[in-house]
Parts: sequence; structure tokens; C-alpha cells
Amino acid sequence: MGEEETVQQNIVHSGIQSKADKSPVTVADYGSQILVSLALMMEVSGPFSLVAEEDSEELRKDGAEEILEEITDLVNETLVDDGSYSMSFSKEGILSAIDNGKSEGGPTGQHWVLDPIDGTKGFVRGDQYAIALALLDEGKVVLGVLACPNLPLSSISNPNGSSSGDRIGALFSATIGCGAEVESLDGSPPQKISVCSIDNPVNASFFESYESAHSMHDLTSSIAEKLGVQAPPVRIDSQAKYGALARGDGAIYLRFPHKGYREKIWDHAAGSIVVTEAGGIVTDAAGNNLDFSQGRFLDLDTGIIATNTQLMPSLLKAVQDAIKEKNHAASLL
Ligand SMILES: Nc1ncnc2c1ncn2[C@@H]1O[C@H](COP(=O)(O)O)[C@@H](OP(=O)(O)O)[C@H]1O
Ligand SMILES: [Mg+2]
Ligand SMILES: [Mg+2]
Ligand SMILES: [Mg+2]
Repeated sequence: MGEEETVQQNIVHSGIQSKADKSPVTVADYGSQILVSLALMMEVSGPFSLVAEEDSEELRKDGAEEILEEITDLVNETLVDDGSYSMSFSKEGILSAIDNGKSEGGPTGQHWVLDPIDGTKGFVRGDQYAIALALLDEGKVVLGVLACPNLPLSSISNPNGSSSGDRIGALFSATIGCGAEVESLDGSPPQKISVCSIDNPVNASFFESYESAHSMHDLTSSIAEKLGVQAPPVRIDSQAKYGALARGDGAIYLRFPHKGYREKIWDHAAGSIVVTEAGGIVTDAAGNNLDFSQGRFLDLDTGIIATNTQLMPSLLKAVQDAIKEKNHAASLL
């Protein structure tokens, strides 16, 4: 069993903290960020720039000693088990390792983009989550890797469980201009993947967040109805949605955060290149490509949608009609 799965099963309340924006963060989020950035620093030559979700700020405050100790133990145990690095961290070393390479990204140069645990709420619930890593080069995503330890390797028939006999754990990867692939987490040969070729929305299904606080389920159901989608929504946490879409488990991805929320680049960089390299299209609600060159945030016309080339024109129209209708209804209140 992987270290992260062990942590997922053993996570206790003390290992889950609330961040300033009230979202949860766990020992696994911090631990994963340290381990992935450590591996990157060992491999990457030259300057190391990392735009990552977590930082050490909360852990430096009074009252965080216990969680800092848990993270230190977790990282050191993982390094011993793995055997690739002969090193161990002090608590101070852990704090500085979390901020390794800390950067704001931007339009020039190369920046790694990391979401060490994407879908923390899913992780804590025992459902889907992903470790998402991407590389920005001159403001464009050129590489993406998405590890989904709880996602069935071949396809999801039952989103939070497994179909009988299916292996669990999928690693998606994509390089600009070279397509997208999936392989098992224990190293089976990679298989090329592509988005589904459905062109009639009646046969399409759509992915959205499990958490209604992350995406407006009423708006997405109105979009689906306008399109003529018959199947109920497939609600799963994290960028596992992008991976599942990229290999054709479903046809459409919808994400409509509530007013005022600003999307972060690490929530979409890896997932979006996996989908586009699998032949799909990812845009905002106005049909614009996502712009990863503006720092930590994505500046966009609220909403992110993804599908294949055949369905995109009708999806975009349904999205715009549903938004217009919602705004009109709100103006009458
Ligand atoms: N109010 C909100 N609206 C939209 N997204 C939110 C949100 N609060 C948190 N998120 C983001 O939604 C991500 C999870 O998306 P999903 O619902 O698809 O699993 C979170 O990633 P983390 O779990 O990495 O913090 C977080 O960045
Ligand atoms: Mg988070
Ligand atoms: Mg995330
Ligand atoms: Mg995260």
C-alpha cells in the first residue's frame, strides 16, 4: 500500500487543520508537497521555481506544534521506506522544505505548479483525490501529471467504488504535442488515451465536483437539461474528473464556483493539459482558453468547461443560455 493511502486510512482529527479561507489541509497535503518538491529539486538542474498550494505560514503559529511533529514523522518515515534518499528532516527543516522554490509563476521562464493533494475533502472522506503536477513554460502548460490513487485504472462505472476486478490507481500524463497517457501507479506500460467521440448530448454524461460549495449544482443541472443530457451527474472530487474525461469515461466537465471565488492555477494546470492532449477542449464559460500566465490565479469568465470538439459548440450555447437565465431570475428578486 502507498504511504498516502495509509495516511488516508489513518487520518485522525488532529491531522486536519482549517486554513485561513476555512478550507481543510492535512498532514498529507504538507507531506506530499515536501516529497514531490524534493524529488523535483533532485531532478531539475538550474533554478527551481514552484507555485504550490501549501506554505509554512500556519505551521509557524502557536498551536501548530503537534501537526508539525506529525508531518516531520510522516516525511521521515516515508523517506526511510522509499530508500532513495538518505536524509531526514528536523521540524525547522520541514518548515523550510514546504517553502522550497516558492514562487508566483507568471508569463516568463519555467515554473512547476503543484497541488500536493487536490480534493482534500475527498481525501478526508475516503473518496477521490489527486496529486497534480504541471510545468509552465513561458506562461503555457507544457507538461502535466495527475496521480489518482483511488481511481480505477480502466474506467469508472461506479465513481466512488470499483467495478469488480478492476485495478485501482491511475497515473495520467501529457506532454505538449505528444498526446496523453494513462498507466498504473505501480508501473504498467502506459496506454494512449483520448476523449470520447460522442456527438449527441443525449448519450453524454457529465462530471462535476462532489462538493456543492465548489460548483453550483443547480446551474450545472440547468445546463445539462438544456443540452438534453439524460444521465445524472457524476460527482467526484479533484482533478480525477479531468483524467476520467480524458480517457472517455464521460463526455463533459462542468465547474461553476459561487460568486467571488477565484480559481487557482494548481487546480487546473495538470488536468487541463491531460484533457487537451487527449483531444478535448478546456475553456472558461465564455469559450476562452485558460490563461496560466497571470500568477497564482486564473483570470476568467466564471466557470470552466471541457468536452470533445463535437460537443463544444452546443455545450457553450447551453452554458451561456443557462447563465443568462440565472442572471435574469436573480434580477427579478
Ligand atoms: N468555495 C470554493 N469554490 C470553488 N472551489 C473551491 C472552493 N473552496 C475550495 N475550492 C477548490 O476546489 C478544489 C477541489 O475541487 P473539487 O471540488 O473538484 O474536488 C480545492 O482544491 P484542494 O482540495 O486542493 O484544496 C480548492 O482549491
Ligand atoms: Mg486546499
Ligand atoms: Mg486543489
Ligand atoms: Mg490541494
